[in-house]
Amino acid sequence: ACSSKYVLSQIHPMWQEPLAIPGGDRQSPIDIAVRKSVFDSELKPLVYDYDPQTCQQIWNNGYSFLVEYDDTTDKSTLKGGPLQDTFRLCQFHFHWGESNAWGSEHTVDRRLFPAELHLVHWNADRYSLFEEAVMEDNGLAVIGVFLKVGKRHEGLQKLVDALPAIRHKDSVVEFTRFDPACLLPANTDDYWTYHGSLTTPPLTESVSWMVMKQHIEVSHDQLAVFRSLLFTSAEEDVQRSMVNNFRVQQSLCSRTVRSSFS
Ligand SMILES: NS(=O)(=O)c1ccc(C(=O)NCc2ccc(F)cc2)cc1
Ligand SMILES: [Zn+2]
Repeated sequence: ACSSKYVLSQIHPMWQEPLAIPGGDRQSPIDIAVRKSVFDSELKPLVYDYDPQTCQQIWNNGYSFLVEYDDTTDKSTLKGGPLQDTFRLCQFHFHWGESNAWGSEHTVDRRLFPAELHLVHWNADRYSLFEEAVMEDNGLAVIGVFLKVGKRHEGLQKLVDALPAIRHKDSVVEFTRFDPACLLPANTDDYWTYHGSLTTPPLTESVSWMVMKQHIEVSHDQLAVFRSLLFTSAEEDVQRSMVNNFRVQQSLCSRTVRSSFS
């Protein structure tokens, strides 16, 4: 699937994979085979600086729910790690399963997690809009954080409480003063990084991925509220639960996953 231009289409629970993907040899998500990852001592710690005042709204886009930030200035930024430039936070969202047995997009030695958080940033040093950056090699930087079911996540609760208001596709509510740093694990120095793509259409190969080694914990009940969301809009007569909104793992092809830790 790596050499050919056309990736064999995999029937996917969430959405039909397109038949042809531009390039197709650096797709995401992937399985992170820990023993095959290469320690790179040049990798720096991530430097994130998020301003909760830039938080604007939360909405259901029919794939996931997104918390969107004002990215018209350099107020919420990410740099360091493998990144050469300064990237602006534009949104974060999650992927999850219908059960706690699966739901993440990336896996670690084939291990699935019940959910995965993605913090999406774009390269504001080189581009002026997300829509521009999304088409470029070094355009995007996404932090992936695995979720495990355990103790209740206090910081997440404000977000969970807003979800019933956006049950249906295309619903949006104001959501302010939320600090996304509260969703990061205590240790953000240990991560795996590789070059990949968006995991939903248009699947463009413009993402520097940084997948955190340390997970965060959320409660069973908090995750159950994610599953109460709907893929469908209020008008549709058949309502479908928003679950299993993850893509299947893609071939690593000739890529190497680097680790910031040995
Ligand atoms: N799961 S993930 O973190 O890989 C991911 C992140 C962002 C997007 C996205 O913004 N899509 C809409 C979009 C795409 C291209 C555009 F040009 C405009 C909007 C999709 C997937
Ligand atoms: Zn995502």
